Amino acid sequence: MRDIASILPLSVDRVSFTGEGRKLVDVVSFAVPAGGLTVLLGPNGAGKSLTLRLCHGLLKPSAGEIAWANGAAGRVKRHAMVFQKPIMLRRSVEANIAHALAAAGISGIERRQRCGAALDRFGLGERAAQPARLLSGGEQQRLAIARAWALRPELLFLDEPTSQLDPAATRQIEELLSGLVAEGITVMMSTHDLGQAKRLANRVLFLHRGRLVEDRPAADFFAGPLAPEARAFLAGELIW
Ligand SMILES: Nc1ncnc2c1ncn2[C@@H]1O[C@H](COP(=O)(O)OP(=O)(O)OP(=O)(O)O)[C@@H](O)[C@H]1O
Repeated sequence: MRDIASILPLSVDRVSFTGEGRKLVDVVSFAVPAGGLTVLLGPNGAGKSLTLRLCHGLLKPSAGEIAWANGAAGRVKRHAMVFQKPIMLRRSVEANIAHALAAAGISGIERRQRCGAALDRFGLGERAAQPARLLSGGEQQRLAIARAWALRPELLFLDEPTSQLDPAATRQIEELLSGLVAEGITVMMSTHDLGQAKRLANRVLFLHRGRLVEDRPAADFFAGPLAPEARAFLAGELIW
């Protein structure tokens, strides 16, 4: 049976994460409604990756609550995550996608169809049989996104997806992400690349030392951030 109730909005309610005796995420609250692209922005060590990992369920909050609209009642997880450095299995491009689908319990004809659709959609058809680890960095990230897309997520998390890529590969990935949003997939990504945030975001969550200091529509944020830390960051001043 298909799980039809939407998982969105995602609600993050007074979430903290403590590590090595420090509050690395400090009483953070926000909601992610369906649609659009939210950028988590902030300097190194602000807690962007941790926040994404907490939302995706890879880490457990030390305090507070992360809740999905359907109570995460479905059998199939409908959020996926793509990492800064894509994790490629020592298998072919196609087998990397097939493996993710198998791990999500999708088998038989449906798995083959979804694999084929992902290879086509992301321009990887000609590479299907090649070892994934021999792809370029940009192609590996494209495969990582294709693999996540094949799982049909409602919400896709990406942690600094282009920080290891050159400008041409970055542009390709940004186009793909805009395409996913146009398709109706909700995207939440971290970046410390201001240009990228300006190009892609509808909304900005600005983090500083584990605290969410600003949560605003991107146009308003870039026109004039309210928080002094965000103003300093946009002005290119060193903050930590
Ligand atoms: N699992 C963990 N346990 C303890 N400390 C951690 C853990 N993961 C990250 N940290 C620390 O938490 C802080 C925030 O890390 P995080 O990776 O979330 O920052 P970030 O905003 O994504 O920065 P960057 O842009 O450098 O990736 C850092 O000081 C980091 O060393």
